[in-house]
Amino acid sequence: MLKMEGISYSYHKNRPVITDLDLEIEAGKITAIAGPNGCGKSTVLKLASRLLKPQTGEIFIGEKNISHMSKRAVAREVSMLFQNSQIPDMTAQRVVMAARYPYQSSFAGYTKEEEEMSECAMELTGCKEFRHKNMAELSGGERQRVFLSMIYNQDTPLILLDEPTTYLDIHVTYEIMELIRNLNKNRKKTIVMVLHDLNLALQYSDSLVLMNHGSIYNIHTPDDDRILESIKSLFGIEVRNFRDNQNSFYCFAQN
Ligand SMILES: Nc1ncnc2c1ncn2[C@@H]1O[C@H](COP(=O)(O)OP(=O)(O)OP(=O)(O)O)[C@@H](O)[C@H]1O
Repeated sequence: MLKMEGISYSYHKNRPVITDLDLEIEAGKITAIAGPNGCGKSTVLKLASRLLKPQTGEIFIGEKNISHMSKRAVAREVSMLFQNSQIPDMTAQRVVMAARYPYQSSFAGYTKEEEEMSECAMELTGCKEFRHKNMAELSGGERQRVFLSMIYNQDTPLILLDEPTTYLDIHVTYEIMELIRNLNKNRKKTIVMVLHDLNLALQYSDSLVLMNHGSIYNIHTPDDDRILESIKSLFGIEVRNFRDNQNSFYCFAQN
């Protein structure tokens, strides 16, 4: 689905942030990316959404090389939820509707079908009750629902999420993670999400990509016991694991 080949990127000359990175994301799966602060996770997502252009290497979504596609065409293939998104000065409903822009011709308004899609996106993500509120008036959790509603409405096969649960309480965190799972299971979306919470990553992903210093450090399936060794060597902390009745894998830091 997403293939990144030989990618290098520097924000400043001679200070590479991503170096010769190869990454292949399987269609229909949820992939979590984790790694130390500053190792380049957000940069990888920005490159995959073509917000940034790599200095070397190629990026493909399906068979299409994104450097040969228009911005609108890319926005029909990939949507992204940013870390610390700016708060737009508009109502929640207008934010959700704006997600249809890649499909619109310049002067046409929204079609009946698009209005219905937006309604459905707001219904599914529980945004309807505050749809007429300005984004600045919403809580962090409500705002994140609106951004997810936007993602539902953009309706792209590939979805990139940069720390979708930061600043959210544990209840809202799990609600948001269930919405993400719903996008994958019921709408067949391919999802790549950056998560610092390794337990959430293990619970909700099919594959865990660990990054370090702008490269891939290791890739594990969530049931792989070798995750402990990778985490220990990558983050420099002792961890132990635990499996519950469903055989889900959790890691705990040890003092
Ligand atoms: N706009 C920018 N201009 C210059 N340097 C940047 C910019 N954005 C990121 N960087 C630098 O690039 C490196 C990688 O940043 P990035 O945000 O991709 O890391 P990250 O792994 O997502 O970090 P975190 O876990 O802290 O969110 C860091 O050293 C950061 O300071």
